[in-house]
Amino acid sequence: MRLGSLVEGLGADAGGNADAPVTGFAIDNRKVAPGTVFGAFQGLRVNGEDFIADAVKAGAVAVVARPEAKVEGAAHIADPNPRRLFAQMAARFFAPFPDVTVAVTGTNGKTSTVELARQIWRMLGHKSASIGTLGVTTSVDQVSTGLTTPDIVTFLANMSGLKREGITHAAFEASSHGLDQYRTEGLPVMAGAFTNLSRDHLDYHGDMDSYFDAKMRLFDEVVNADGHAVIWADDEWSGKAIQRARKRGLRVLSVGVQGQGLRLANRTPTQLGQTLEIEAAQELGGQAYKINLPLIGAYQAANALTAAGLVIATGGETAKVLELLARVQPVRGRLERAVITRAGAPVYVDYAHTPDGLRAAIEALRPHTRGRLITLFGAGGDRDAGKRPQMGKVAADLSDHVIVTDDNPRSEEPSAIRAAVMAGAPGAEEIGGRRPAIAAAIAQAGADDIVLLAGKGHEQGQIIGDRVLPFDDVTVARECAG
Ligand SMILES: CC(=O)N[C@H]1[C@@H](OP(=O)(O)OP(=O)(O)OC[C@H]2O[C@@H](n3ccc(=O)[nH]c3=O)[C@H](O)[C@@H]2O)O[C@H](CO)[C@@H](O)[C@@H]1O[C@H](C)C(=O)N[C@@H](C)C(=O)N[C@H](CCC(=O)O)C(=O)O
Ligand SMILES: Nc1ncnc2c1ncn2[C@@H]1O[C@H](COP(=O)(O)OP(=O)(O)OP(=O)(O)O)[C@@H](O)[C@H]1O
Ligand SMILES: N[C@H](CCC[C@H](N)C(=O)O)C(=O)O
Ligand SMILES: [Mg+2]
Repeated sequence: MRLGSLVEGLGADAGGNADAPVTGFAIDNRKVAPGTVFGAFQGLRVNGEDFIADAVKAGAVAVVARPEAKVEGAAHIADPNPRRLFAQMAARFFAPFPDVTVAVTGTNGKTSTVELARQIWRMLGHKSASIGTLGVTTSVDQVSTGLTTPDIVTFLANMSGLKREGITHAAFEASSHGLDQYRTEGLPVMAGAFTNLSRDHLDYHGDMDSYFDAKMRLFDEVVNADGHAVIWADDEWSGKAIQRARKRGLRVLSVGVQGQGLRLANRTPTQLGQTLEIEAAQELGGQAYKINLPLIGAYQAANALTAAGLVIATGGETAKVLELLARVQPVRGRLERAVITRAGAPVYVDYAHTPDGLRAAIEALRPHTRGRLITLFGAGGDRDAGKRPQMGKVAADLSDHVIVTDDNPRSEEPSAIRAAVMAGAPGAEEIGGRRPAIAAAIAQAGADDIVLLAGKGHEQGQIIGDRVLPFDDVTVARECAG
């Protein structure tokens, strides 16, 4: 492709280089090869503009950067918002993409929702994929990318690769960082979903309103103008999310107890799942359904309904889609039953790593607990510190016993993180080191008790300093119980 055709109509200018052939895109100068378009962005750690000269030396044909950046020896494609322009150009380069793509944002539930949407599409006979915290998942493969929302080049390259593999339907997670940094843009997005908003990542966003605004870029700019917004209706922020979607002119499908598209009329926990009574709006057929969802917990019902909403919004037939909810498979690391201890206590692994996530996970298990609910968790280092005591408080208020331990301390002192969590959970037991903590939790659980290991879910490592030590809650729980 030629540079000129990649910028045409985007309000940018290729200078005299319109005919130059483009061979690839990169946002890291170390990945530049001859013919690459380099995106030079101001980051939090370093300024990408400092690497422009190196990128040109490595063969960059053009540099997308702010007008004030200094570019010599390659075309300077200037824009005050270079990340956005870069995404639009890269999307032209990497097109085509799967025919149907949808995105999910929200503090909790993104991974679960994209994964459930992928499963429903598959059961409908589509070749489907999801991209997010679990990596790139298809029915035959799962490849990790390291971040929830990969960088824009990886993202578009993955989407394009999925299309080449014959994938027609893809759902991806749009994290607030990803939206703020334009990491998932440029391609057509038929529908966007909002799951909920609660405290997380305030180290990055500053306050809840800015955090919400970052997420709302999904409806303001990323979803196609004639697309749908699927909104979980029972969150404190749902009303505002609906307003934002309407303001853009998106078609809103709300789901939940207060949902107007799919109304959750009743929800009854059963031993292995829950029964959902769902009433579809007139425009979705107006029928009532009774579905046995094989997943426990109100939060999983919320994510399943949101996923169903996305599939329906993009053409799925309501009755068929809702009936398929009875056949979904558990999502890795989300209320996953790892083992039953010798004493007879089930041990669950869950990815709850925010105050609201912990509440959701504990509340999911409470109806299944005859004895005590023992909650073990920690808080991640180099992440929002304000959530630590709040997580402590939620766990202490809702559990019968709490063990505070470590969860990816990263560059921080583990004992200082634990102390911050303990400040919200007086009476909790503190055990440094996740393995001894898990062993202690399992040792003290009686026949009627339940153990919840929260925070790491599917993760395969404990990040200490800049080392990743192999660690898997499910495996460790089995070893400690064996
Ligand atoms: C805070 C944050 O989101 N940082 C991400 C972001 O960094 P940044 O734009 O601030 O970049 P920077 O490191 O300052 O560098 C600036 C620019 O210079 C470039 N560079 C840098 C060095 C060099 O030698 N050459 C070079 O060209 C970089 O590629 C970048 O474009 O862009 C980088 C490149 O894509 C990411 O690696 C980095 O993720 C860091 C590692 C990270 O930890 N991110 C986490 C917080 C994150 O994004 N998490 C969310 C999950 C949220 C959730 O769902 O809960 C996620 O979506 O995964
Ligand atoms: N709808 C929900 N409401 C409240 N809590 C939820 C909801 N969905 C998931 N959770 C909690 O959040 C945890 C993470 O879920 P999931 O991985 O689906 O979210 P995510 O938004 O992808 O998270 P991340 O920000 O890490 O990518 C779950 O293990 C559960 O404890
Ligand atoms: N996407 C989240 C995951 C947190 C998982 C938890 N185990 C931690 O390390 O804090 C984040 O990057 O903040
Ligand atoms: Mg996720």
